Amino acid sequence: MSCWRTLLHRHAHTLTGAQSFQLQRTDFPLTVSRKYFSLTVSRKYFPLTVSRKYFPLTVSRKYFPLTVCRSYKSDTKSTVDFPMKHVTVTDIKSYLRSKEVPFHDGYSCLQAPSVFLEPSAGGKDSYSMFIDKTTGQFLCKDTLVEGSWEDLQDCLEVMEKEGRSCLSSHLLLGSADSPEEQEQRARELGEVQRIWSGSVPFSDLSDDEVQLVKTMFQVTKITNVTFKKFGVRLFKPTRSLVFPWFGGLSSELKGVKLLSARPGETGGVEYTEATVPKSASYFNLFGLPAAGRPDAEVVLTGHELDVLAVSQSTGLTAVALPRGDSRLPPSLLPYLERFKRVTLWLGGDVRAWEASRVFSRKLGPRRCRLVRPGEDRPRPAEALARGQNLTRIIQGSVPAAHKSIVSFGQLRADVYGELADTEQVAGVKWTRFPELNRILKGHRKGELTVFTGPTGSGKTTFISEMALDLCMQGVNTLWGSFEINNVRLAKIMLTQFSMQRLEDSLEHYDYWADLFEELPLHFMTFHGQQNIKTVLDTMQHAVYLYDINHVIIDNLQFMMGQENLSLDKFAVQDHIVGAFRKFSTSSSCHVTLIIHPRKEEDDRQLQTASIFGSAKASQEADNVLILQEKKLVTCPGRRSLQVTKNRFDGDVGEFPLEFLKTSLTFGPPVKGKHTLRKVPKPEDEDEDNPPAKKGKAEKKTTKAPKNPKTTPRDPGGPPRDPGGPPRDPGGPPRDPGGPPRI
Ligand SMILES: Nc1ncnc2c1ncn2[C@@H]1O[C@H](COP(=O)(O)OP(=O)(O)OP(=O)(O)O)[C@@H](O)[C@H]1O
Repeated sequence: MSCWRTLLHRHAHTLTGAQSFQLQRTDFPLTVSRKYFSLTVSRKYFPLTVSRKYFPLTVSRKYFPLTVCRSYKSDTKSTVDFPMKHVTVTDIKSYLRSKEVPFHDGYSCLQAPSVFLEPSAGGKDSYSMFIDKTTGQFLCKDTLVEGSWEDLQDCLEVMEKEGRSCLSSHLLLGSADSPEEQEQRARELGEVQRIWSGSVPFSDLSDDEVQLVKTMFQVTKITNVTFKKFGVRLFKPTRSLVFPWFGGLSSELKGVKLLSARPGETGGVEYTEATVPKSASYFNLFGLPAAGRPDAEVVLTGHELDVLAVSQSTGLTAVALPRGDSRLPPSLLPYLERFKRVTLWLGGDVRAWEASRVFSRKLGPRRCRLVRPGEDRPRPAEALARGQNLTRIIQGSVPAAHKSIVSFGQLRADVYGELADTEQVAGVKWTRFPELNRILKGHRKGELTVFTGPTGSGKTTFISEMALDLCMQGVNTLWGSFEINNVRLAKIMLTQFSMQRLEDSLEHYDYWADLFEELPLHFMTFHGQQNIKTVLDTMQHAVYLYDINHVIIDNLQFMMGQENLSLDKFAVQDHIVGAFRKFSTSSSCHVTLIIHPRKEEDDRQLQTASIFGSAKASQEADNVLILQEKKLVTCPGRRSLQVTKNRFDGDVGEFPLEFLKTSLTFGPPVKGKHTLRKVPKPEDEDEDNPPAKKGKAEKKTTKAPKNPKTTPRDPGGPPRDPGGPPRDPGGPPRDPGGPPRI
């Protein structure tokens, strides 16, 4: 915003009075595209192209009140920037009322008549414009025009001012894509066509081939009729199943998902999938075209094969989320609005269960039911393979809506789930830091981790790798880096991801950047001092849009300057820590908060009490991590990571870290014995923390850590040998072992 204002003001100074007057009256053509504003102010004095990111519409409307000529893109994924102004459903409703726009209150959207259709289209079904209740983002299902809440407000104002009953989507300006983006899109569409036309419908395969494919994918109970009903094909060159994405106004082929299978390490089958276009632009609700219009009930699954299983064995409408249990993009909500009942059966594990609880909040919990995972309730395709009754499992689903008061009877199954699957309840395991798994057991949603260490000791660098590790396993991550800018941070992360000095092998840059781009990673665009409310609003927004599971704040001191200066510093910090605590619990999102230590004497080790501020930070935190810098004469600058608080199971401990400068990564020391020291609970520990397990706490262990399992979601980033030598920085790119190459 400030960027645009500065720009405008700077140029306003150079304009004559008359020109400034024109600026005020907005008598100049303004072309607004999704990415750029091209602005030409009278007599070619002032041609400008401004990135829309820095020029939010809320500001533009101030300067150009009513003559905005706006372009929207039809039928494309919307890229929503973080809100400059928080909008609530009450704001949206009262605005619509003020413009006399009728609307229905739906589950997650408001439904109103489309501003892009003549009202004579009439009837109840003409309420084809869906306005997201949380963001105000709109979609007209008849024209597939979509845009932000500010876009819609501008449309309504133009209509009111010019007395129009609707706006024509044909008047919209051309696509805002750059030539490179258009080229990329054309390439992708060509690729989609090539795969689709090169793949074979099941009816054209021989019986032997069908049997072989079904055995390979372990879907022997799914009939050829079901495969045909959903248009599934086989792409022989990669032995992949092809699931089509039909969409758009004429239900054209928009993309494909390819699924490959190979035998898993522990029996069963491991799937890898790839989409064209890339997953960031792949928004297929597979199974939706097969749904009959009057259907009032849908089963929401995490996989295309689950759709086949549910549909075949229950006859119910089933759809699959494009990214399984990791995301429910809000842009898909309008397509689910018509279902009065949604049963979420996203998988058979704790992760799927947690996701279904989070997604049900977006879908409107009152209409949602959840299939609780368990031994006898695996994911649908597996249940079918085992010969289970899927209808009965769906009937046994539990309501998603919360009750304020519950009895143990209602909690009983939840408690059993926690006891039965301790590994998953303990959270996502690090692949690069097995020692951390031993102490913390994993990374869990809804927790608050406080991280500290001496100035310049490598806090940002370490947390960057720790978060990257999780992100590579599908943990949707949001970075709030107030100290170093996002380009520098991304450079550190990319170096850690590729595990080599990319400066020395720039020819591999695109290879690694392409893989890195696939990670579910987002950055807040703040830099320098920030207001805590703005930061929290942004985090909340990101949780809704991108299903963020992990937020990293580097660091808390950057929020202190903006707060009430009449209060003392400790009180301000306590308030901020409390706000992050509340956020992490209520949003089921892990927050890692970097806090500088107090000034300590140089040769003293830090401890929990060294965290700047009062004891509130360590009391509120579930985990306290300290990056220790041992200033010993024998090994100067040696780092170690100490866990001084672990609310999950009380284990605390410390392990050494060796810094590899070429890859900016941390690992166990290459030489010497690598020991994990479990230390007794520090004296300054708070009472909330259960005591460290006795006996265990004193034990020293040199046992090699178990190789942590990677999940199928692992995008195939370079697995790292924790004890191995650093990679040859000049070597060729490693095969990431990701999705099948087509
Ligand atoms: N263990 C280490 N040994 C030597 N250099 C390191 C180590 N860890 C990080 N560095 C380097 O030190 C510099 C500072 O690291 P970083 O910014 O991560 O520290 P920080 O603790 O976050 O700093 P600050 O206290 O200013 O926030 C970087 O150039 C980084 O590459």
